[in-house]
Amino acid sequence: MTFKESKDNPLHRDFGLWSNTRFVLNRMRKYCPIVFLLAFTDLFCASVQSYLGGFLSKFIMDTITIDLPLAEKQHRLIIIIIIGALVALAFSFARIIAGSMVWPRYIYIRTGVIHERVAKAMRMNYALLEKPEALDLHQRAQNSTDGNNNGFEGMMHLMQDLGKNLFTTIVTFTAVLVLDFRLILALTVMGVLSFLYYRVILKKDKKEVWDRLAPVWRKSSYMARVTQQPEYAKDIRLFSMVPFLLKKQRAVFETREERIDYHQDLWNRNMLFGQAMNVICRFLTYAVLYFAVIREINPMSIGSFTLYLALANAFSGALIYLLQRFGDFNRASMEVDDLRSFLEMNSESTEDLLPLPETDSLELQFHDVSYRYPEAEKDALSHLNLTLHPGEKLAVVGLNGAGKTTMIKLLLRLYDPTEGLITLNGTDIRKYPREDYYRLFSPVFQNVELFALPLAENVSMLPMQETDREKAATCLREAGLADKLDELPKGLDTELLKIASEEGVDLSGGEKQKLALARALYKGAPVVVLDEPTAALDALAEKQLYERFDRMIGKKSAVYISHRLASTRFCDRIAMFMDGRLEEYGTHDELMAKGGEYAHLFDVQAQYYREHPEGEEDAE
Ligand SMILES: Nc1ncnc2c1ncn2[C@@H]1O[C@H](COP(=O)(O)OP(=O)(O)OP(=O)(O)O)[C@@H](O)[C@H]1O
Repeated sequence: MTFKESKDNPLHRDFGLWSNTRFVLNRMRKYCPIVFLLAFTDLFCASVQSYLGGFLSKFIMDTITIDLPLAEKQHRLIIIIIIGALVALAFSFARIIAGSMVWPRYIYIRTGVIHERVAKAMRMNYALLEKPEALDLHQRAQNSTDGNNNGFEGMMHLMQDLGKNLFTTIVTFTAVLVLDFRLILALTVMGVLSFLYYRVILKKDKKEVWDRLAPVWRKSSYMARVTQQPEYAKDIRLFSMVPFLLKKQRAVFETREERIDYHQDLWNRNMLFGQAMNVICRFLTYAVLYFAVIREINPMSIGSFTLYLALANAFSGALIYLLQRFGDFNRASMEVDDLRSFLEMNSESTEDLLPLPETDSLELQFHDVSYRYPEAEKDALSHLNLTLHPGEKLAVVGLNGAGKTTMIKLLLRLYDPTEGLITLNGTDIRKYPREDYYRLFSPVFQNVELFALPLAENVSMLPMQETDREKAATCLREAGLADKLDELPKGLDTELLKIASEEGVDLSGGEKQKLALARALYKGAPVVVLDEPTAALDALAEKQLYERFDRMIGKKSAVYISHRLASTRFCDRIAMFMDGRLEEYGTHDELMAKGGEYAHLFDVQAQYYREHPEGEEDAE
């Protein structure tokens, strides 16, 4: 399949109408195949209904004008009306049943696609989360799956609508053709003109309104988060940020309003054009019928006149509607392009990937690795050569912004190097499936996020049925949360946060970090990565934790980032980073003997702790 790149977002791809139609049909078959039968029933009944009235009027008119005794006429009329009413009722009934069943099923199908989108969002390459184009694409994909009448679900409704109108158009076309082919030609030209204008408006609307609104939606959902989430609430109050944030929000809304006004303006123009075309079509129809009857070119009964009038109107209406719905279908397809671009964004090939080595003896090596953040002017990490030997404890130290976290993210494969490569037992880590590679690590990050789930699930990160409760409790105790666990009445079943449950419990900063350590212990992966796991712990808790953790991880490899150099002394090797470069590397004693930056930093901190024996702050 070939893809054209859209000019405004390099990650956007055009898949084309036919490919998107197949995509939607495929999902319909996958998630709810019965929908085809229901949609066809609805389509067939609706289309028959649309010209049933015309035939009924013809029979009634013919009966009224026919030369028959009054009683016979009345008798015939009653029969026609009863049969007509019964047929209309039967079709309406079938349509209501099928229609009411088809709607919710379209929503179920869309829900299936939303699951796909959410799964993609959670699996997408981490580095993309920092790219505005990727976030915009995600927003557009979200828009494409969030409404009943647009994007993915819109295409399903429109397929049904198109089928219905195609049927009506063909039937009425044949009938009007018998009357006068020039009328068909004129009505078709009018219909096509309306459609072409409609298409121009649709394209403008998509590009200049909805695509431009994607970043605005993103900003407004960010503003909603900032103004509603408790973690921002303290700063907002204590820094008196309300007027400032309201102003920001106003600015976001203003852009939205301005685009919505433009959208309205476009559709007003289209409506005017459509109305003008409609008037012309009606005029032409009456003119043709008038000449046919008056000039006796095509002598006909009043009944046939009524029928032709109804059919000609039904034809021009159905044709214009058909073409416009086709335009809508095109537009919905463009929105499905957004969805599919997101679903297929940066999909990694799973071909030629290798299974992970079946050993716990893992050697990870950086070979001349550099990393530069997108749009940054210099490397955050530059030409790094470093080895983490099996079972080794490596401390990574350095001042703020030295590149420590960047190095960890590269090691964890959250980012891929801009230059150089990282190997696992000699093989490029990109040769392993990403999700398998992630299983090698038990990470603890600086910022710990709690999930609105029971405590046990917050430790195992698995559903309760798959959680080893005893192991979860042991890990919590080992991580220093024994007292907390004992004081919670529901113990491991305690819901965290107040989002899912009113009884939900929040944890202090230090407790969160301990919980993160419990998670790492539970996962028990062969490499432990601690990115400043103790920043929120008091000095005593930190000392105990390191001792315990060191004992518990046993022969596993570990990388510790810490600003408190005393706590990294127990590591086998220390890597000191400065300004994105590995400046010093060796054991604690070697680096102290060298008398370089590390020794200097260590002395400064040691002096601080001597002067502030109770101190719990870093010397930096
Ligand atoms: N997502 C990002 N986008 C752009 N630049 C970034 C990003 N994250 C970090 N940087 C920059 O990269 C450099 C290294 O940052 P990094 O977070 O690796 O430092 P660090 O040593 O872990 O710092 P700290 O001790 O403060 O946590 C810094 O100059 C930082 O500003």
